Amino acid sequence: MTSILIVGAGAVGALFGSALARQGAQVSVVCRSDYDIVAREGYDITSPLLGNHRFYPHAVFKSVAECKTPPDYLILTTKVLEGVDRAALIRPAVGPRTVIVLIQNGVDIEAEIATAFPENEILSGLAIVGVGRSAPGMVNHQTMGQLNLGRYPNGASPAAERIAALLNGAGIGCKVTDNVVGARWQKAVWNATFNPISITGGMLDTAIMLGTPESTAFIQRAMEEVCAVAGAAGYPMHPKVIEQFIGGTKAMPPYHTSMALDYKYGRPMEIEAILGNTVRAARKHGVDTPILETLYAVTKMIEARIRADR
Ligand SMILES: NC(=O)C1=CN([C@@H]2O[C@H](COP(=O)(O)OP(=O)(O)OC[C@H]3O[C@@H](n4cnc5c(N)ncnc54)[C@H](OP(=O)(O)O)[C@@H]3O)[C@@H](O)[C@H]2O)C=CC1
Ligand SMILES: CC(C)(CO)C(=O)C(=O)O
Repeated sequence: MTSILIVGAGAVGALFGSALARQGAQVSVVCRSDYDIVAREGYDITSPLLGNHRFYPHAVFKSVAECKTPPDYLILTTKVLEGVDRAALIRPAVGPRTVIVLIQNGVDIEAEIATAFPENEILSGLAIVGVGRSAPGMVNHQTMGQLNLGRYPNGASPAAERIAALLNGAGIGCKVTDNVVGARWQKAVWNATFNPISITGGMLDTAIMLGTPESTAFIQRAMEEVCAVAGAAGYPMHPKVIEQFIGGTKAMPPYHTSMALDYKYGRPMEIEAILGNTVRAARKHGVDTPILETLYAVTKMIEARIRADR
């Protein structure tokens, strides 16, 4: 039986973990603030894809060190935050054959893990899903529900195919790519624009952000900058990617980005992983990104104000 340890089993981790468990994988979780309730009662999940159900992990750990047998797959689904050493967090449970799977937003977030675990296969995953925690142990899946997965830095991966088969079997569409870094840049075209913009005016949903021709043109120009950076980094974007993202987002019901939800609840935000890394890549490759630089400066000010208010 495939053993899976999910580290940071919040919204994304519990949802995907539950899907994997349904397909027969032995799924254990490491929780922090939700530990007591999850250990006692499992997760209460509402989902249009998986149905409303309880997910009882095989084991619930308070820390990674409590997991004494290295799993086949270690899936990391914490937020990617400044000052958090993700390699140190997962190290106690990584065995020589453990495949490390990152299901996290941002660009250039894999190198640190690949350097720390040179012998382990690293899979990088991009969740396209709208899911949140409505209370401790309660996971509310609202919309979408897909995963793009691939071997980092590139190439084919039977280990990715096995995870994809399990998720597809459970109804979560999972595509395996041999160019996951390119896929990450493509997702950044959406995340590095909508996510920071969604917190600049309080909390803005997608309908408001695309509500006027001016705001739509602004988002388009910001997306063009991300595409220019991706191209300079060696990952040219499809010419229609912006049109497709804007059209697809307009067609969706109004949506709050994961950063907007973190903002709302006063939680740390993934500004560095999503936007800071994009801006740093632009600087490295000599790409002028005035809109992204402005968004970066403004979101850092917002973050500083939230910290000061805490
Ligand atoms: N939610 C969504 O719809 C989407 C999310 N993503 C990405 O997926 C990733 C996960 O997001 P999401 O599931 O929403 O985040 P959540 O905040 O719901 O879950 C993260 C979990 O990690 C836990 N955690 C953090 N640090 C530690 C630690 N040191 N030890 C143990 N547990 C820890 C948190 O615990 P605690 O509660 O104590 O902080 C929390 O349970 C992010 O990169 C996000 O951007 C991508 C697409 C959509
Ligand atoms: C693209 C989207 C909306 C869902 O996957 C997301 O990544 C986010 O909210 O941060």
